[in-house]
Amino acid sequence: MGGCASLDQSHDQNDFLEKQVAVVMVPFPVQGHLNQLLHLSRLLSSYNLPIHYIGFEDHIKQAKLRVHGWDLNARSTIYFQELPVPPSLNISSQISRTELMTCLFHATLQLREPVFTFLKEVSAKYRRVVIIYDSLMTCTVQDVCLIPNMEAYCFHSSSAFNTYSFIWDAITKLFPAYVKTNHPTMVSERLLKSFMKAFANLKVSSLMFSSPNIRRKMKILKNLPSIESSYPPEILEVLKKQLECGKIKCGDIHDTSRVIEGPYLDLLTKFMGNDKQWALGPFNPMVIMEKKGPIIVRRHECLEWLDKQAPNSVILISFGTSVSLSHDQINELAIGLERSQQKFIWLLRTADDRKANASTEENNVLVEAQLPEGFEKRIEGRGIIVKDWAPQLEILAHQSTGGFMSHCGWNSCMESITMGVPIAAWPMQVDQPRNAVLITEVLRIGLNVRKWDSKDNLASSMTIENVVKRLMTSLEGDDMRKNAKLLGNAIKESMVDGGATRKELDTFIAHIRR
Ligand SMILES: O=c1ccn([C@@H]2O[C@H](COP(=O)(O)OP(=O)(O)O[C@H]3O[C@H](CO)[C@@H](O)[C@H](O)[C@H]3O)[C@@H](O)[C@H]2O)c(=O)[nH]1
Repeated sequence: MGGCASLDQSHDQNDFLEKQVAVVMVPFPVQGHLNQLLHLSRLLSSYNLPIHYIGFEDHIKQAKLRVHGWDLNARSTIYFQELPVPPSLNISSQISRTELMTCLFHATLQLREPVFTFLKEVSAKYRRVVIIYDSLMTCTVQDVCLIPNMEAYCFHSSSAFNTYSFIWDAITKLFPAYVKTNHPTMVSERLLKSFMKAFANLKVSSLMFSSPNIRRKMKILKNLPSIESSYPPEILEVLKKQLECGKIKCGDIHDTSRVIEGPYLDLLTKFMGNDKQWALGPFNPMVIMEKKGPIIVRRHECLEWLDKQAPNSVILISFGTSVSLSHDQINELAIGLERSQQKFIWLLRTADDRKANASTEENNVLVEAQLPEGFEKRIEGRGIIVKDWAPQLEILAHQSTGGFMSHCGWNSCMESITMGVPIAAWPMQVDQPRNAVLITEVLRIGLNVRKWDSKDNLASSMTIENVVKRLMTSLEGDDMRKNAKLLGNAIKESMVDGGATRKELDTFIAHIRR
């Protein structure tokens, strides 16, 4: 195991620590999940709590290297515990996203013993240890119940809207037999009916839905992209295994805010039969801090370029770390962007693979040959293609950025909402289609690139051109920008002293320190 500075303490320090509460973060080792728990570590460390962030050695390096928006070096209470990478993760052959997720799931199961050993070691040093584990790591941490001074909270990395509708499907369609046996209270007819009614009467975000239109909301519920069309069966199998790993948690933590998802959090509270549903998000910083320390970090060149553009004139295009577009799709996207005549920054990369990306050189860049001939020359001055790791949050926070074409990974959604940028939603898989519904239909801060039904077809250059123009140059786009800014400001207000989320965070801290 890698070293953990905080665990070698003198006697005096031990006395002090015994009075203390520590937090252990157990992320699932893919960027979209590592990122969120590292950001949450930042939030909790501001309360002076010792935070132990554990994971595979390479993935920890990746998470540290890629974090931006705040200075990790300035956080002296975050400690990293590196666990050895199992040989099964060292194969560099190309594998699909589904294969990657199942492979990682099996690798994390091998962590069960080392994680338990580490947890026992930490628990001996503190009065109470709070473990915050990714819902995909439930099987890995299932032994926490054996440690008396340990309290477990399950972290959900997606929107409450997606989590709620996923659980709904699990009960009604996916694993009804399992749920009936293990959670009989969840499936009573009366309860299900009351959920339907509660959903119909939701007043979704006082900002966006001031006059609730019940029929429209029922239509949204009825037309939600099905779980079967979004999640590959292998991933559903993994999710089911996590459900089967027993009841170890005493509450749930969500990277979302009541400002945008209050009603769904209320429904989850009823569903889970547990009122400890903490909405502590957005975890990402509201204000970008520059990195300090011995090395002066150069500002990314795309930010220098943004400085020279007019407010709200640039659209960012990024599909996170789990999506690789086909050669043909890249071609259509390039032509569509060129024809739209809009300014853009395109983060062009392939999905992360099995190996963690522990240096900037390993950023899975695409070869230039995949872009149409002469494309980069023709768009000079109007568009930028970024092939290294870009500061997405900072780009979204920049006043020149007025739109975001995104696959609707939850990090990207939260970053965009926080920074008040509307989204051209182009979901690809898993939770993204339902996140996209939340963005476009519920919050109304975005539009769809295309219908979910046609997800397997190529999105044509004409479709892309039209969507970009609609978002960036139409009155409809301006309205969405206005809505997005309102929502972004409401979230920012909720995070400052006296704000709703700040109070929830304070209450959570008081609860774990009790
Ligand atoms: O050059 C880049 C590329 C990406 N990012 C960041 O990488 C993260 C990407 O996360 P996300 O938008 O959530 O996409 P994925 O990487 O695809 O996330 C996975 O994990 C999410 C959380 O569970 C899910 O919502 C997604 O569906 C799933 O694909 C974001 O913080 C981006 O800001 C950068 O900073 N620079």
